[in-house]
Amino acid sequence: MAPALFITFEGIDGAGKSTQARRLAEALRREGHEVVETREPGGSPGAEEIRRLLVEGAPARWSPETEILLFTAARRDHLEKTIAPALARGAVVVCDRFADSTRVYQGARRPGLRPLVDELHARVIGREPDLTILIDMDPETAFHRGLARNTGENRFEEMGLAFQRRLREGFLALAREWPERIVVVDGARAPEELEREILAIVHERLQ
Ligand SMILES: Nc1ncnc2c1ncn2[C@@H]1O[C@H](COP(=O)(O)OP(=O)(O)OP(=O)(O)O)[C@@H](O)[C@H]1O
Ligand SMILES: Cc1cn([C@H]2C[C@H](O)[C@@H](COP(=O)(O)O)O2)c(=O)[nH]c1=O
Repeated sequence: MAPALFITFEGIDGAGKSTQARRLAEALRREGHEVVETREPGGSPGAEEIRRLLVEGAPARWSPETEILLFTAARRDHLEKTIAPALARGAVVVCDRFADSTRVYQGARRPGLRPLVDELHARVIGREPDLTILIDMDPETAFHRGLARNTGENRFEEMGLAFQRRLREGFLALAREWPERIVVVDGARAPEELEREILAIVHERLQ
C-alpha cells in the first residue's frame, strides 16, 4: 500500500500556509500520490459549520475556554470524517493548521490554558501529524499580507500585531518542544523557493 503521511502547515496569519499547502499537494499529485488537501478549522461538513462560528464576528465573541471546546469539536469531526479515512487508504493528507494552532492561539489568549488544550487533545483527538511545516514569518509582513485579503474571516487577525508577535513566539517554542515533528522554514522568500525546500523535506519522510 502507498505510504500514508499526515502533514500539517502551521504559522501566524498570512505566513503563506495555504499557498504552500496547495503547491505541495499539487507537486505530490504530479508524482502520483493520492493527496487529500484539507484545513482547520473545517475540513468536513460539520467542522466547516463550526468554522463559521469561530472565525466570524467580534474578537471577544467567545471566551478562550469556549474556543478550545469549539476548535476541538471541529477537529474531532474532521479527524473522523476526513483525515482518518484518508490515511487508512494510504493517502497523503496535507492539512492547513491542526492542534498546534489551538496550543498557540488559545494559549496566547490567556496563559495557563495549555493543560486544558493538552488534556482534551489526549482524550478526544489522540494523534499528532507525522510532519509539521512551520512557516516562520516576521509578523508585520505577514499581518499586512493577511489583512490585504479581506476575507470576512478576520476575527483573529483583528486581535492585532502584538497578538501576532506572541503567536510567532508560541509556534517557535512548540518547534523546540517537538524537534522531530516540527520543521521550521523561513517564509520570507519567493513561493517557488519555499516550495522546493518543503518538497525536499517531505521526500525525506516519504522514503
Ligand atoms: N512567499 C510569499 N511571498 C509573497 N506573498 C505571498 C507568499 N506566500 C503567500 N503570499 C501571499 O500572501 C497572502 C497570504 O498567503 P496565504 O493565504 O497562503 O497565507 P496563510 O498563512 O494561509 O494565511 P491565513 O492563516 O491568514 O489563512 C496571499 O495573498 C498570498 O498570495
Ligand atoms: C485551527 C485553529 C485556528 N485558529 C485561528 C487561526 C486563524 O486566525 C483562524 C482561521 O484560520 P485560517 O488559517 O485563516 O483558515 O483561526 C485558532 O485560533 N485555533 C485553532 O485551533
